Amino acid sequence: MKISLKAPAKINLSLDVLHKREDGFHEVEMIMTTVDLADRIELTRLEENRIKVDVSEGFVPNDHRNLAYQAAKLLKDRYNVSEGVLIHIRKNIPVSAGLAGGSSDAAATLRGLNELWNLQLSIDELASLGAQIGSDVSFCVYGGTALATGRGEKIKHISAPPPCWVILAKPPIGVSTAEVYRNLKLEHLKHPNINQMISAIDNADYPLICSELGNVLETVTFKLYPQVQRIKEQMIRFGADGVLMSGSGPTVFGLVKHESRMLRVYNGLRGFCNDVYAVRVMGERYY
Ligand SMILES: C[C@@](CO)(OP(=O)(O)O)[C@H](O)COP(=O)(O)OP(=O)(O)OC[C@H]1O[C@@H](n2ccc(N)nc2=O)[C@H](O)[C@@H]1O
Ligand SMILES: Nc1ncnc2c1ncn2[C@@H]1O[C@H](COP(=O)(O)OP(=O)(O)O)[C@@H](O)[C@H]1O
Repeated sequence: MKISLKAPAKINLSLDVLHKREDGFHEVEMIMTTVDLADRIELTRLEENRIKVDVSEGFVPNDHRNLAYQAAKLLKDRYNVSEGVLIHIRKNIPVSAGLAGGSSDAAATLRGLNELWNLQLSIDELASLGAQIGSDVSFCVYGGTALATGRGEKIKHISAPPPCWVILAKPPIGVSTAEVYRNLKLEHLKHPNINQMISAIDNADYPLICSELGNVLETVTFKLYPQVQRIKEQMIRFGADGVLMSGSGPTVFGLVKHESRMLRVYNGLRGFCNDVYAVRVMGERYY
């Protein structure tokens, strides 16, 4: 038996950091939504009692460091599963990009193994197990559009944003999320208005969504990697309706309503950046 799943990327329409916690994590408030750029996960039963990972990208680890491996190990140990699995990951989402590719692979693995191993766990139970793997995994278990709080694992579903294009542009650098949080100066942040963003989404007010985009981590990543800020400036210059860095970066996304404008932004960006994608917002929950 083989199970195939889609593991979509996310973008952060708002990302605010409130304070640093005793446990070293930061208390956040984020609005996250899924887009239709996705890795493919294939889960196949193995006779041998082990977890084997096979990844299409050579530089992504295929051992215990892989987040999909960690998802399988967590379920296997907790529910005493005595059979093995081969996890094949076809990467389409750029790595270390602020798009939660690894977290989404882990989330899809949790969903898929729940079926393959007939564990009968609810989606909420899977999301809560996901939080043990990483802060973004819970959101990725559900997908859709949500307000994420705590260290990112407390999920409240909200409505999907109105349909639009999302141009993603990733400069050729990988960003360490831990390094970005470590370098964040909490004193002089310009906090995004999360409630305003939620009501803009609820009212399908596209211009307000575009004007309310905000991410406090931009201050850190732009300083560490000035080329990320330049990509943001280019995207604005080519006419995207709203532009923001996703997560800890370095991917910058631009929202665009009309196809002709989308093509202008997409083609313009390709002159500066190899990794450019034009995708759609996919903010409805799939589970
Ligand atoms: C910034 C965000 C925004 O969605 O995404 P990415 O840029 O990674 O996609 C997330 O907060 C990232 O989530 P995730 O990538 O799952 O982070 P984790 O593996 O849990 O943590 C990596 C490291 O980031 C720091 N960290 C993470 C989350 C948080 N709320 N506070 C933190 O300080 C910690 O140093 C932690 O060791
Ligand atoms: N399945 C996976 N896909 C991508 N990266 C993974 C995976 N498992 C572990 N990693 C590691 O996780 C780190 C961050 O990956 P990723 O999720 O792509 O970035 P981000 O958290 O910025 O969205 C990388 O260092 C990568 O080596």
